[in-house]
Amino acid sequence: MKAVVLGAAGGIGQPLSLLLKANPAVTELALYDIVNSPGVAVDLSHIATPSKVEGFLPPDDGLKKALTGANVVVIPAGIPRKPGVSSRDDLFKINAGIVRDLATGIATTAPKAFVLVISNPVNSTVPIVAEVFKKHGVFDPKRIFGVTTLDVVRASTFVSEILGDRSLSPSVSVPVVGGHSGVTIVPLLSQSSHPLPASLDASALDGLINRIQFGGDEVVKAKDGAGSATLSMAYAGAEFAGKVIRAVKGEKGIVAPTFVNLASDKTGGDALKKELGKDLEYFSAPVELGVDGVAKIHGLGKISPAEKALVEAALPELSANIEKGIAFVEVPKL
Ligand SMILES: NC(=O)C1=CN([C@@H]2O[C@H](COP(=O)(O)OP(=O)(O)OC[C@H]3O[C@@H](n4cnc5c(N)ncnc54)[C@H](O)[C@@H]3O)[C@@H](O)[C@H]2O)C=CC1
Ligand SMILES: O=C([O-])CC(=O)C(=O)O
Repeated sequence: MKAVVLGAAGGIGQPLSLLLKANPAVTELALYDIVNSPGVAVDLSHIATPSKVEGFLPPDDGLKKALTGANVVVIPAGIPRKPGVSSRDDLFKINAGIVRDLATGIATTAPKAFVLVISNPVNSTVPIVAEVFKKHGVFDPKRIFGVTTLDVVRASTFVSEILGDRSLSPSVSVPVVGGHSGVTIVPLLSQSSHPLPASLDASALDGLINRIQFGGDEVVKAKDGAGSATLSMAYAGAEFAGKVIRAVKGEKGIVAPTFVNLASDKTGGDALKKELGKDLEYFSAPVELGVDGVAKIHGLGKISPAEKALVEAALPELSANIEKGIAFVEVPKL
């Protein structure tokens, strides 16, 4: 099981690489970045876990060498938000090109790898990866994932706080659907494994939803110029990568929300589009993972009228973000 981290020397990349090094299912770990990755790799290589670790830089075909034989590729490369950069969409200008170029490397060197995209704006960078794969004739909608796990992790934490017991947080499970930015993040709190207190009034419920949707802003503000969430993202990314790895190795019944392509009727994409009442190409929904990646995209299940309204409110921004990503790669028509 070879895992590759692209952007491995960054704020997310380093702790994520550490957590992947600590995962005994990973036998080989390749770290690629435009700076510092060999140092991070040598540092991690002293940890007494099974995987061999190597670091690569752009010269001498570093990207190709990192990706050769990859099973799982995680991408946290790109610039993060800071105060003044108000939305994740503002990162598009720089990150779209970075993700396109890295996706080209994957499509040509490791087209069968499972690709986990962390770089923002996720609602656009996932379509960019898919379009690059289409251009190279290697697109498989089951193998490309937008990592929205941090929203799920935040929902578990914030719900446990409302319940007054942080020790519950690892077992609190709340599906978060839609996309990964502001109003496109839709927590389905009515499906929480641990019901919210009946005494929670409407404004407290709105506050909880808002905190999950804008949790990223809380971190950007607190870091005060030093970037956005890195450690919680590394935790979330390693958790999702760990689930993909377990599923690929044959474990059944693993379900996790993730932002995926809805093109495949066989995996439930069409049914979800019908439920949404919109011909969206991507959506984050609870997905059952299997040996080939996406095994089944679940529907939204029973949701409250208020949640239905949140899903409706997410669709215009989500759709615009997706189109922007697709248009970035599309060959201009003559
Ligand atoms: N999906 C999610 O839930 C989350 C996504 N993010 C996103 O993750 C991305 C990374 O964030 P941080 O690690 O905090 O940023 P960072 O600036 O600390 O690290 C980014 C790394 O990417 C590297 N890089 C830049 N261009 C590259 C290229 N062409 N090839 C390989 N590596 C390259 C940089 O050298 C740097 O080491 C940002 O876009 C951020 O918005 C952040 C938090 C949560
Ligand atoms: O808020 C940001 O820019 C980083 C991010 O995606 C998150 O923390 O959810």
